[in-house]
Amino acid sequence: MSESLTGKQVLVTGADGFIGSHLVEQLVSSGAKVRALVYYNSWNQIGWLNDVSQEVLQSIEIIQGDIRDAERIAGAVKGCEYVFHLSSLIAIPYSYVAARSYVDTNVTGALNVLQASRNSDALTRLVHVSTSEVYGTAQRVPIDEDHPLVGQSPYSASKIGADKMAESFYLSFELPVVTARPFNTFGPRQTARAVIPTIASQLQAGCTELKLGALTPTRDFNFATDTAAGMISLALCKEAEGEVVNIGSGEEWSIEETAKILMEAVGREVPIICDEDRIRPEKSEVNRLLADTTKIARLTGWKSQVPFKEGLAKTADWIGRNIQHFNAERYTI
Ligand SMILES: Cc1cn([C@H]2C[C@H](O)[C@@H](COP(=O)(O)OP(=O)(O)O[C@H]3O[C@H](CO)[C@@H](O)[C@H](O)[C@H]3O)O2)c(=O)[nH]c1=O
Repeated sequence: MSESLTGKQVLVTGADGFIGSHLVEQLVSSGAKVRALVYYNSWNQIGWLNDVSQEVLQSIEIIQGDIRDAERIAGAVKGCEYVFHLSSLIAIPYSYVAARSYVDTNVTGALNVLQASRNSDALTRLVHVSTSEVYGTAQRVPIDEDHPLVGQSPYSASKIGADKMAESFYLSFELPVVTARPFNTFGPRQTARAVIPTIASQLQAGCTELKLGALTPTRDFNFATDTAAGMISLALCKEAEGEVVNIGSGEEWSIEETAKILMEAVGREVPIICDEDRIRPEKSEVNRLLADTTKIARLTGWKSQVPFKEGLAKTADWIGRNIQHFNAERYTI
């Protein structure tokens, strides 16, 4: 009989974040008993969990803690059969000015989860969440899991470190860990710092010109509910233990094309002007990302369901209805 999450005790770290909140919703509807680890400093204490339904919110156990706090993490992992580790510092520009905090949160944080999982008798499987950013600019496309890893930013380097730590716990201790490597996830609840909310929030706020950094880089954009479903499919897959597995749409769109589609979705066409503050150092900018998703399809049968244009329209609509979270939140680093 295939595995299921019904009645299973599950921990999600980073549950108050963008992808974490979507994952929590799906885990609750699959019948799992969800423990949500939230960072104590986020919006109204529980971050984007404020946006899930009351029914979901009432059914989960919320605990606060810092991923850098080994003792707290050991307590959170205790008794959990499945652990999803999402908690990370994720902004690339901020990693240029605060590299050490990325090591503390992303490498030490992952180590705390791995160590606690190793010490747990209850664990069936740990999903350690990586990022496509670790590949750097594509040296060949589509990018499969054997593509070289290049740390083009301290953020990327910290995630490579965390992924290697996860690999070592599998090789050294046979910890049942799978590394999920999502490409660029987008959708409701994504922070204003990322490119799609940056574009959509300006358009929805009535801008007369759209300020953007680079226009030519391409990304493999995957809708948040699809990314969350991909992570769950890996959690339920014994054959994925010890593996790194991409989660992406297998489609490639430039930033300029993305802006044009969003203009259509919002019904406003405005000129694009260059925002110098958002241009990254040349060698740090990842110019091309496109996922090879053969492995996840083979292992779990998962594939992306939400077409890009449909996902963009849903995201623009959600940002329009939640514009209060975006106006004040303009990042310049
Ligand atoms: C915010 C912003 C971004 N950009 C460009 C820079 C990049 O070429 C591209 C995408 O930028 P971002 O949305 O920040 O995404 P990216 O650099 O790919 O990194 C994201 O995607 C990664 C997954 O690959 C995650 O691990 C990172 O945490 C996340 O930040 O858009 C602009 O041109 N203007 C902007 O205002």
